[in-house]
Amino acid sequence: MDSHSKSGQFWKIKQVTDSMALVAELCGHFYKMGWVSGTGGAMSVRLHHLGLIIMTPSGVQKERMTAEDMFVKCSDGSDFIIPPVKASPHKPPKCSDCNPLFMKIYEMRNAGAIIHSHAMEACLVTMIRPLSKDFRITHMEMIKGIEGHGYYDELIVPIIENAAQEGELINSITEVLEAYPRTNAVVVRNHGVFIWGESWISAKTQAECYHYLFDAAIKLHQLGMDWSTPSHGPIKRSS
Ligand SMILES: CSC[C@@H](O)[C@@H](O)C(=O)COP(=O)(O)O
Ligand SMILES: [Zn+2]
Repeated sequence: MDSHSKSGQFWKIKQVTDSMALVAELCGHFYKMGWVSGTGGAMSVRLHHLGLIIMTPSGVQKERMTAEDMFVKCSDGSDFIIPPVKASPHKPPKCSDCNPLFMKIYEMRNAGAIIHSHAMEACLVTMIRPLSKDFRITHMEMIKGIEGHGYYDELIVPIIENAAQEGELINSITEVLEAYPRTNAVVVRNHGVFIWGESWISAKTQAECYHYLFDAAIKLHQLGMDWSTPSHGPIKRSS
């Protein structure tokens, strides 16, 4: 290998290891936001140009991960890097249970990063209206932070029902990705939310906006105001 190819290889390896470290760092931040507590939640970043996908491990303290805890997969889902087994009392590393869901989102959307959050506000907003098939909100400045949306637009986010195991959500996620072609988030009732963007920056920015909007909706509801109408006027109670 000539020195030019060697330096190319070096920079590719550095991009992968830097991204593994970035996911660990971001999860530490998300923990402080209440998005990944109790080992819940997960994250993935896709390096399109290298054909590689980074995913967090399963069932670990998401705020304490380091770069070497990350799984790296090829675009077809096969393993590229499996983290080393750590000494007892750690269990052998296992890739996130979100793996099939992340792969489905990558397959159906041109995403560069996906965040799965277990934030309380993402749960509660689905419980206030237990029969609703989607979350709708309009006339809130933070809607402008969601790609392709303006202040006056109605933001519509599909809600799917939860299941005992993360992998069992695959059919319902696939259905709503088809039924809601504009969405870049799916809320899972009583569970959390999946949010993606073309880059980790876009996914993080939008995740902040979605969490803000869920929180605002809950607070508007507590104030007796209807979050889904333009005026956010009093909630109309059906008799
Ligand atoms: C509190 S456990 C939550 C898990 O079952 C799951 O919902 C989750 O989000 C994280 O799964 P993981 O396999 O750790 O990535
Ligand atoms: Zn989850």
